[in-house]
Amino acid sequence: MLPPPAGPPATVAAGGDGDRPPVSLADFAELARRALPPGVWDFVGGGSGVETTLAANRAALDRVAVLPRVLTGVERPRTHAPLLGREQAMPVAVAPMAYQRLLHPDGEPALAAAAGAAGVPYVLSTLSSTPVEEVTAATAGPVWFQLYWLRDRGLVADLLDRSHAAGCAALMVTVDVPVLGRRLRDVRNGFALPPEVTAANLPAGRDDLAHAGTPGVSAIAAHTEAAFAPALTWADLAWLRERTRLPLLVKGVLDPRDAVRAADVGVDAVVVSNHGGRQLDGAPATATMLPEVVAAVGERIEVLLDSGVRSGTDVLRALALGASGVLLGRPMLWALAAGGRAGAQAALDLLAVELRDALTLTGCADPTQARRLRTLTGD
Ligand SMILES: Cc1cc2nc3c(=O)[nH]c(=O)nc-3n(C[C@H](O)[C@H](O)[C@H](O)COP(=O)(O)O)c2cc1C
Ligand SMILES: CC(C)CC(=O)C(=O)O
Repeated sequence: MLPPPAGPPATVAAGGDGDRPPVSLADFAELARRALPPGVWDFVGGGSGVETTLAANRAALDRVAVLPRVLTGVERPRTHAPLLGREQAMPVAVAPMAYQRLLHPDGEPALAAAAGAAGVPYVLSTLSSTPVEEVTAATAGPVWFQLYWLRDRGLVADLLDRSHAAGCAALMVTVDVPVLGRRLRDVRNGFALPPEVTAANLPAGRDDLAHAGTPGVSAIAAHTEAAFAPALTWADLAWLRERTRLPLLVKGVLDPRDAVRAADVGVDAVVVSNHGGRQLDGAPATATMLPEVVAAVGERIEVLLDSGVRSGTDVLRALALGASGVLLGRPMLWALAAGGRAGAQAALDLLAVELRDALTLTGCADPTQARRLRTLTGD
């Protein structure tokens, strides 16, 4: 059953001060910064190390210029496009992000419902603060399950069974967290989960370490180190491919050689991601690596991109570089913090408007045509 939208209409709720509704995804960040405790703001916005990769993601997208075509007769493009073979309202999915009740008491069900209403998939983190069954029940839209491979393989099997039984439409395994990147903001803040936010897909008590506030220690990092399997191999991916008939995506690929190996194992898609600059500081920007990955496997499987996408123009840039779609991360958490489900829906509505404009201005009748556009990278 769908819950009613929480709070007043989206633009008012998301407008915060009432007189200036957000006109860009960046505006939601400012509203969230005002609404959130500083430690949560840092956990969401921060990257690892000195945040070189976090900044590089934006800089690389900004360097991609897209060459418009004119006189194409396109008046009102469709934003619809296929992802994993299914038509979505936009070639966009909400990225998996842990512990969404940190942002708003309505947490994952609210963001999933907003994604469903906007017609795009919602990817639910293993470390969701709401059980998978409650999240799939909260939306009519597709929910994809993101798997963090835990040391306890019994728990992995249990998560696979539960997410399947709950109706998840795809499985996304994240492979770039053998250990959590060293996120200095969280270390300095001694960041830990408040008692009311839990890893609700895990058995009770399995997240105790994430709550243990210690000055100078990230409790999130301590928990993941204890819980996550650190030394996965291609054989594990092959096991997963055998174990599920759902479409399988691998998230966290940057090297085209790894994309080829993933395609050889039979996955349906790779997500070119550096985890939003939260893992290896010094890893290349995703927009830098995307063309090489597309050249390596784009004929065989779908290639998605995330890390730094902040506008409809960025979606167009990724498509023009050969991606079939993107994942949208932090802006969705900021919008959730700013206005719950209504805020998240306002953000996705805005992205759709921006994407439609970007397609119109480049003469594309729909997102699949963006692949034909030329891009120029550099000054
Ligand atoms: C607060 C936060 C929590 C995240 N949790 C997860 C997670 O549980 N699983 C995962 O695969 N990626 C996780 N990510 C990474 C996102 O899925 C995504 O790769 C990244 O945020 C994309 O970059 P962007 O935020 O710049 O759009 C998280 C990111 C953030 C900001
Ligand atoms: C708790 C973390 C493992 C979630 C995550 O992937 C992240 O914060 O980037």
